[in-house]
Amino acid sequence: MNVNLKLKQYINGKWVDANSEETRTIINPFNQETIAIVPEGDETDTQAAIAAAREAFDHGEWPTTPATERGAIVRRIAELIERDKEELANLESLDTGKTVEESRGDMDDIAGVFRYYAEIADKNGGEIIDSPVPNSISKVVHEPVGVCGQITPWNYPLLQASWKLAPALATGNTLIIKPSEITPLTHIKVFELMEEAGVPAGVANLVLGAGATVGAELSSNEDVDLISFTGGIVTGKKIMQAASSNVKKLALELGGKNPNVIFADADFDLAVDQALNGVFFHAGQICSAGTRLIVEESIHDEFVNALVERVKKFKLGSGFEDDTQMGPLISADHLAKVEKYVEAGIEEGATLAVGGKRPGDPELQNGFFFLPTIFTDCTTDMTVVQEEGFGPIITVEKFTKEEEAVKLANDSIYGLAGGVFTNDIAKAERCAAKMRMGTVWINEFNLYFPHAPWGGYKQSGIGRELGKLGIEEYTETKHIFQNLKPEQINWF
Ligand SMILES: NC(=O)c1ccc[n+]([C@@H]2O[C@H](COP(=O)([O-])OP(=O)(O)OC[C@H]3O[C@@H](n4cnc5c(N)ncnc54)[C@H](O)[C@@H]3O)[C@@H](O)[C@H]2O)c1
Ligand SMILES: C[N+](C)(C)CC=O
Repeated sequence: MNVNLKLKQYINGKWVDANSEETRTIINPFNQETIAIVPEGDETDTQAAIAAAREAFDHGEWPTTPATERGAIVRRIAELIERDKEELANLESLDTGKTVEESRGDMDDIAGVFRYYAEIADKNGGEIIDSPVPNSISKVVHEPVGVCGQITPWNYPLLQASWKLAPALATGNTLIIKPSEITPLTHIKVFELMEEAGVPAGVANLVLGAGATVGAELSSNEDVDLISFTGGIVTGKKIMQAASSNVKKLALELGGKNPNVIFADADFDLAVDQALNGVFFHAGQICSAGTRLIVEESIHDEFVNALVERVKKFKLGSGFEDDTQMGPLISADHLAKVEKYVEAGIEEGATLAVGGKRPGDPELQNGFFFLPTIFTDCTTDMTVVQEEGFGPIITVEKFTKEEEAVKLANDSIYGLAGGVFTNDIAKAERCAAKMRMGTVWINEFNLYFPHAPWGGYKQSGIGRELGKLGIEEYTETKHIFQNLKPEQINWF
């Protein structure tokens, strides 16, 4: 497939190479072939983009453009994404290795996010509140935060970007976004579409490059008012420190090691199916993957056997083949990390029920493939139970009592998402109430949509994306009090 893109950065309304003229080669994780060569920006490109966004915010018209007009541009972006859905989906699959079917689903979700924020852009006008002072008006208004730095990961490149771009634009902010250096293609394409939709020069800027240069500059630069980051916990902590330079507003969407509790009274086939879906999409490279199965002892063996039988039949391959169910991991480095993680599980005494290595299939040897893997006999003290593996790996623990299941589910530094499968609705609600996570699914796993807030408890993050809360991240709240009958106080 030809990549027919500008392959440049977008700064102050212009498509530009890196100041250093350095480039980076982007490869296809399925076969390691070169798919694109893009500019490798650095701190100087980032500073130019920040200056453009600062000028557009401080002296441009975007922040005071009527919200209905901003909403219309955001809606137009959604329409253009729908028009170019197939091209976008192909680019995403080429860059990440995920199946085109998954990427098409992502593009539908992304258009939906732009539409959602287009619709609520003009419904955040503020309110008049009761004042304790006679003859006064007390009003609360919402204003854009300012210049926003946005940093995204490689696993859902454009989807995670849409959760940041759409609310930031709808509320009148200006921005600089930095995709993961290994998956920039759909970010470039969406900037072509944003230009076509009429986003003014300087309002939205795209800088390509590494975390240690572009990302670090965005996080520490004092002309940036807000930093919104999606990625790993280690990077999140660095960004939090860097953002203290000027006490930036901070939104962090970090990792998860997400429990999925299966009670014996659950619909067995549904729970098996959803447990697999909850983990193995995009080869398990999902922040909210339900990689930590917690299964009631009385059905444990039957449940594990059913999972193993299904897993053995998975078809691994190119995301562009219709019958492929699981593509490769993102990179050689990530594959090596996943292998080490599995080695740690074996060393710590978990039992390998299936997988645990690279596939032998000769056709997959040029890609970063890893077999779907299930560990049983797992305990909470194991690395594979506590740490995020970000690969196609399930760990299984057993429980006998409801309280024990909840205790296990909460035994984690993370708190992103979790699930409960049972036909006893009262029990499901009791568990959901006690589970310390930003999302709890009942008889469902890994479902997200624009109206529902997304984010983590504990070390899974700070703040929320999506829903009405997603727009609040991008607004400052101001109280304006007017005394209609002012009087002297005569105290001094
Ligand atoms: N909570 C969520 O909604 C969510 C969604 C998707 C992914 N994630 C998490 O993302 C992680 C996987 O993504 P990843 O490997 O790309 O994460 P990562 O933390 O390695 O990188 C994420 C982004 O941060 C940049 N970065 C790296 N070092 C930086 C620094 N010092 N300063 C500023 N930016 C820097 C990277 O270049 C990239 O753009 C997983 O932990 C996953 O759980 C979370
Ligand atoms: C938030 N989500 C599930 C779309 C992607 C997580 O990696």
